[in-house]
Amino acid sequence: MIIILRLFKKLRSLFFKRHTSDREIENFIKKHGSLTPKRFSYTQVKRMICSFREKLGEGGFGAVYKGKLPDGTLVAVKLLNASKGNGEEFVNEVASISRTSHVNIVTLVGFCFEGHKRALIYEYMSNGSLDRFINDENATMRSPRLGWNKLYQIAVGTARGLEYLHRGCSTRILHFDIKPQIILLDNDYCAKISDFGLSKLCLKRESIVSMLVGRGTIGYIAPEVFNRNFGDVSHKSDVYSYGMMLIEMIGGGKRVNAEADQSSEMYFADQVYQFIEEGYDQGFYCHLMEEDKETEKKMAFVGVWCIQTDPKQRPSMRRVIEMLEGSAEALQIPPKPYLFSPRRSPT
Ligand SMILES: Nc1ncnc2c1ncn2[C@@H]1O[C@H](COP(=O)(O)OP(=O)(O)OP(=O)(O)O)[C@@H](O)[C@H]1O
Repeated sequence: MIIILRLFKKLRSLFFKRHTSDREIENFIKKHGSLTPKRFSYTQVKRMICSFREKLGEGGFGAVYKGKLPDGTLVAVKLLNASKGNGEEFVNEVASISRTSHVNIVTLVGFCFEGHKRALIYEYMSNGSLDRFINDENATMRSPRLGWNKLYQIAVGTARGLEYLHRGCSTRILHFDIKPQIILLDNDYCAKISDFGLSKLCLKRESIVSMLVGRGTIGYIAPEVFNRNFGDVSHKSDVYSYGMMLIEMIGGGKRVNAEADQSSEMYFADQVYQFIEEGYDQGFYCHLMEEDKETEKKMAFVGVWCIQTDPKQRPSMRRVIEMLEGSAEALQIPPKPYLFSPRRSPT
């Protein structure tokens, strides 16, 4: 009897929690009225994705399907899994992206919120996400799979998108989950930052780590976020993740053994620092043309500056862009960072 009573209480509390959160979302949509993107019904969403015909991928919060709007525009539809999250990520995503308009930020075309049916509808990125192109065995000794020019453009584009989020748009937005999986590439390989579920509009900083750990792929968590030094958490935590991503972008194609798989970005960061100490005459790739060598060197130096343990030593995203666009000769040698990685072992 006691057990049944407890079960009843639990079910009742779950029921009310769910409804409160639904009401909160409805209130949010009403409050932000003109700012929120177009709202679609679930029937419209199903029609859009031709009843789940083409799956593009799967993240921690649900599957993504290719779809088409009635006017023929291609879209990617993320169907949020009802059992994951409590609506906070959904609200963050809609609230953050609707405040942005930038060539390096993915456009949220619309959303669906109908009881427990929730979906986010984005512009379609035909080249998928950056992670497909790094950690790639097809990279040659001379070049990563995408080639140096595209890789550099993606690095600069992502930096511009982040700088815009930090300084340029109406509300300062901290993303908190920069990693290759969320950098989407359009037809011309122009980088677009996506996935704003953990962004700063989620005001409860304490929940960031548990939300990160609960996701499908854990990104590069800055030490101050992981250690819950919330006094230090700022836009510099995005800079840390960006730096780790840069390092993995240049080193990713050169995975040399199974051991490196354990924590590849740490392995690459160590290697990069060794190259820097040796004067960077030789990096991950052999026989590079002078121009490509300069690109690799710049990305390496900037990457290591960004992953400095002390957030104050990391550059702002504006400075990152300046460093990437300037000459490699002008770059100062960064101090050796204490290498930290909860990525593969998020306990
Ligand atoms: N706008 C889009 N256009 C094309 N493909 C997309 C788009 N959005 C997502 N995808 C594809 O769907 C996959 C899953 O995306 P999703 O954002 O759900 O997960 P994730 O970022 O990999 O993981 P998580 O959300 O758990 O951090 C991506 O890796 C990408 O291949």
